[in-house]
Amino acid sequence: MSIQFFKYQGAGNDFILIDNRGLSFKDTDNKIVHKLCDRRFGIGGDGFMLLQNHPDFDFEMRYFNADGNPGSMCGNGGRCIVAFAKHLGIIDSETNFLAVDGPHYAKISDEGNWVDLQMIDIDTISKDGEAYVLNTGSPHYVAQMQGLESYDVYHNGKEIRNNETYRSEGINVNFVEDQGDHLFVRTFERGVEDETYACGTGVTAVALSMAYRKGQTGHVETPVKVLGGNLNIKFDYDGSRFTQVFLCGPAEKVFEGKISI
Ligand SMILES: N[C@H](CCC[C@H](N)C(=O)O)C(=O)O
Repeated sequence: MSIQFFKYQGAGNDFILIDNRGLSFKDTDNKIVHKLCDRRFGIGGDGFMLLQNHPDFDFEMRYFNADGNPGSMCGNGGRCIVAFAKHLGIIDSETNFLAVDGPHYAKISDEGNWVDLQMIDIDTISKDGEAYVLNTGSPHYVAQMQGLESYDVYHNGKEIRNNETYRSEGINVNFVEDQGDHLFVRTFERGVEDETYACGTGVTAVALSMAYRKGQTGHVETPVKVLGGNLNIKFDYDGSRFTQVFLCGPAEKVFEGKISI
């Protein structure tokens, strides 16, 4: 069987997208997803998404990590699927869609390549030593450091992700360096089991953790630089709860094609 696919990227976090409104793609075989995401034997991608119809929403986002297993929420994937929905003519400038962590509101630029995606509200941040641990739709570990440019994110991230605390469920490991007018973030992603060029729920977790650490309340905007570009996180913080959390950034179609599965 041959399927039509679309390849998108958001700040270098790249995804395979399938219009599955006709339910032609049966996702029971995770090996197929894993192979499609392989950069040598498939199309290549950090994740794989099915856009499906839903009776109460514009569409439903079903996300899989590159290892073929269903993932938790993917922020950059969410922004890319909104751009895809606009490309397909399902939405115009705003949308309400359903993802694994619940409903999401998003707005998209007229050109269709810049998406502001609302993330879930957060009221729980815990600590693991000096690091912050929180769930922004996906679980994240946030460690502050200096010298991130030359840091070994792969080996250190992998070690934390596989330590006794996190081994079974896994966690996404973010390293952050404050560079003055912006934060610089690098992430080791669970499910990809490698460093990616950007992680949307990750930079969101980082921005919230830094505000929590500083007790920075009110409306906060945090520009973040990642390996694949720039993202902006906006939210309101009243000292106990983060609301109106928006992950803002680029989402672009790279190519499309057909592949036999
Ligand atoms: N790249 C994603 C995170 C994918 C989530 C996945 N790695 C997991 O923990 O299941 C993002 O932009 O938020």
